[in-house]
Amino acid sequence: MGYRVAIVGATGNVGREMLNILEELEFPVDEIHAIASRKSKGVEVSFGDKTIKCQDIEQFDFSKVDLVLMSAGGEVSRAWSEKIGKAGPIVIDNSSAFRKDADVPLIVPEVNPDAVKDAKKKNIIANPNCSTIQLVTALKPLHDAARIKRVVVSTYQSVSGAGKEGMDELWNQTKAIYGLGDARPKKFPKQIAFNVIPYIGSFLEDGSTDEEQKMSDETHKMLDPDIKVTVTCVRVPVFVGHSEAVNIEFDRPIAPDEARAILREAPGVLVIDKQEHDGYITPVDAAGEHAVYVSRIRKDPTVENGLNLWVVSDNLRKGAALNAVQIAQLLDETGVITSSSGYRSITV
Ligand SMILES: NC(=O)C1=CN([C@@H]2O[C@H](COP(=O)(O)OP(=O)(O)OC[C@H]3O[C@@H](n4cnc5c(N)ncnc54)[C@H](OP(=O)(O)O)[C@@H]3O)[C@@H](O)[C@H]2O)C=CC1
Ligand SMILES: N[C@@H](CC(=O)OP(=O)(O)O)C(=O)O
Repeated sequence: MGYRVAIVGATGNVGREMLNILEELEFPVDEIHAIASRKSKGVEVSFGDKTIKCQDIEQFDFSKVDLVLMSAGGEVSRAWSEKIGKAGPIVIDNSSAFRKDADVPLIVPEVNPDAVKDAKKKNIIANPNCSTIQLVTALKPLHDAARIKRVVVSTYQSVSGAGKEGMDELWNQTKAIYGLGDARPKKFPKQIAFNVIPYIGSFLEDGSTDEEQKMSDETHKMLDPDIKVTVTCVRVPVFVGHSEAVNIEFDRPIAPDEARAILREAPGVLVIDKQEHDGYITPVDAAGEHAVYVSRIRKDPTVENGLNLWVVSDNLRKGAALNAVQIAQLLDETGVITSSSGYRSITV
């Protein structure tokens, strides 16, 4: 016996990965419901070797499930997540709508699993921003070993972070530039094929973007409010996998070998760092995988106690769907949720 689970946004990039990962991690599912907008009613999605038909969110009775994995954007979350939480199930919300709410825990299970104790305040847990998840997974073990004072991050974010439309735009524009159609930007503000765009989200008054601000705010909420974080977010013509160049200043010296040894032991992290021409990870290598990969670990001699890292992960998996399913596992393991039959898969 397991849980009754609904996936909202089941036709999307992240929703489909959630269905895959529930199966891959053998999360105990008794009933699965695929939910999307009215236009997708009846559309079939895969769950293991089964096919399930999407239901219209407006017609679904959420009181009949234990767990809702919500991945249909901020607007849908703002309209639905609190309502669903009040109806009974716990909502794991992938959008940015509730991440800053003091009554909503923001969780990366490898970083701050204890925050799960607040899950029932609103019956909502927020899944962090994809770029933040991979950043804090790599920073946490280093911060435990030598306090981090300041982090400078430059991201290289794939187009799948902007949903199905983002992937279609890169594909269609790439073909169009070779003469097979319209190359004008629609989803992104400028051409993304054969280009990079130093702008994700929307501009704030100080000239930064909300995507950059989220990475700073969410790192403070989950890891440590005293770490200074400065970020530049860049969209690159890669389909799946976000990369980050990360510069860290610690309060004591930490040699690259020590950092490598710490990261090798860290949950969720894989170190690929052979200093030879192909001894590092690229987004193409990380796509479809679960880990946060760390490569190019080296001293920054221009600051006191400085290190540079290259961090790559699959933004649809660890950056979204996998982290959400890991939160579901955490709820189950800690007894925050029990199925309607009283079932818990793991006793701790
Ligand atoms: N942790 C993170 O940082 C990440 C979070 N996300 C979050 O997940 C969301 C979805 O991302 P992604 O899968 O890439 O996006 P997609 O564009 O690929 O999919 C969007 C999904 O939302 C559904 N949807 C849209 N409007 C409604 C509605 N009114 N009612 C019900 N369902 C609706 C769509 O259904 P339909 O096909 O019927 O329109 C579709 O299933 C993002 O907007 C973001 O909030 C995404 C990536 C990473
Ligand atoms: N903004 C991220 C994906 C995303 O949806 O982020 P958020 O959940 O913070 O809105 C990207 O474009 O890569």
